[in-house]
Amino acid sequence: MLTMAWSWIPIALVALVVLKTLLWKTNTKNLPPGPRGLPIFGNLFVLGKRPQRDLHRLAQTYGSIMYLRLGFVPTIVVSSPQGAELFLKTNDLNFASRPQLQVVKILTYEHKNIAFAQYGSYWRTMRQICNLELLSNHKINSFKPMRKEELDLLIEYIKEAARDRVAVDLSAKVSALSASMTCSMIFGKKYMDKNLDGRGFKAVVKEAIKLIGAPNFADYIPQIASLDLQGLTKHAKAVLKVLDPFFETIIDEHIQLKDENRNKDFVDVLLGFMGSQETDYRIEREHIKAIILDMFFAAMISAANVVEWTLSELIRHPQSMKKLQKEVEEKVGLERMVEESDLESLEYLDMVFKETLRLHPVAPLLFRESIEDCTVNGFYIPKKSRVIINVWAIGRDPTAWTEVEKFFPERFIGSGIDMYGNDFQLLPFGSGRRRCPGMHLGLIVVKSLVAQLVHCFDWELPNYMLPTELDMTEEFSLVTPRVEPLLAIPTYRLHS
Ligand code: HEM
Repeated sequence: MLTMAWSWIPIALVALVVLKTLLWKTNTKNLPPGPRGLPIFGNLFVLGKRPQRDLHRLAQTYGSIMYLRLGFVPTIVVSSPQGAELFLKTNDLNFASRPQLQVVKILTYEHKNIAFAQYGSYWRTMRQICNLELLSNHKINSFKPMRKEELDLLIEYIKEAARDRVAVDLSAKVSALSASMTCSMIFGKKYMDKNLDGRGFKAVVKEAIKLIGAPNFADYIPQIASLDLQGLTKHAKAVLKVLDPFFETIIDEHIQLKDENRNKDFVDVLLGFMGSQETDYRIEREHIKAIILDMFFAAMISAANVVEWTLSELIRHPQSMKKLQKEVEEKVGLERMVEESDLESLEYLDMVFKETLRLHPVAPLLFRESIEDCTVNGFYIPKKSRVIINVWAIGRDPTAWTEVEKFFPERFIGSGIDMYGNDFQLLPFGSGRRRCPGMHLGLIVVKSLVAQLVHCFDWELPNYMLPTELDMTEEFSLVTPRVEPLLAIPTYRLHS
């Protein structure tokens, strides 16, 4: 049976080439410049292990608005601040949708989440609910005692490691803290790694994110999607089999406790919408699971990623570390720990984050999809084109930055550049309608964590490794974590 299916592939592919080549000719007018592609596959093979770097290299030849054909999908790659502004601000509405990917479809119960939902009333309503019930200033403040409790636990753990002079796996510890805070915020209580199939949150979420980021032939040549040649669909179904029972348990527990006299958490609020009917959708259990998954993934992965890279850069650059410690010492002293209310006065800390996110954006590539045919900068952009904003390349654009590879937080002194999507040379949270809604929460978490870790401890690398020897290789998936975990030996530096 399987052999028969395979024998049809060459015939089907030849037919497709002929058909698509004919159709293609009508659409090639005035497209942005780009490399010639192979029949059927187009430019799919230009994407290697680190697509942000491959696309950056190609843009040096073809320009900052470049056209690629990935399989049969017209794709526009944007690699400059000016280009990003045209797509994310001037024409934001037309590029406010997301491409629908096979693996995402499985993991998100057919795109019922926010991050990959198509632009429309479902996306708008769900985003509003999350903004109001999880991400508003009022809600963020209400989680403050929980964040402090979690941070105190981490500091106590590291103090013990400092007493014993042992290295701490900062990558693992920061991920665990992030998972713990995220569970408490979203599900109303902590869950342990064993609740997720024994493998734990970090491993499962990392696996899912890697699957989403992997270039999938099925997304570019939909005619062969059902063959699942790379096995990604099968793999995604296996990951969902681990996540789904976890979300089911959480929903069941909330339903059972519904009538009890307790504060409502985010899941309770979502359950309150179950059964509500709109013109084009009705909120069911799967919608709730997809939203929980979205918030859980976004909050857990991004915060851990930012902290990991910030600490890595600070450890690699002892002068910046000393300068930051001095700033915190001047504002807070050595008698107490940093409070969230101190964060606003820490200007150098802000610059350290901007510089880390310029070099290591959590999402190196932003994905959008055009809703209608349109013209941008004189180029014809067909409807349903995939748009990739190469944030990683923009952070290295020599027309926007000097000494692009250098970690130099001082470059932001007096620059007025913000990181909230208003300045297109720095887009760590994206921009426009699909900009990150968790930005303020994310920044509070990462800033207080880093401020605390550098204020309470000095850090040195294990095995007499020099700061310059720290391996900074990044892995590519939807986000870009470090390949090697960050290990460092702490020395406690506060007086109390
Ligand atoms: C420092 C931490 C964070 C960083 C760097 C970050 C970064 C990003 C980026 C780059 C995007 C894509 C924006 C675009 O396409 O223009 C995004 C989207 C999103 N983020 Fe975050 N994020 C962070 C924290 C959070 C948190 C804490 C949450 C929620 C609890 C969250 C929820 C979301 C959601 C739901 C989207 C999809 C928005 C949409 O498509 O409408 N993020 N984030």
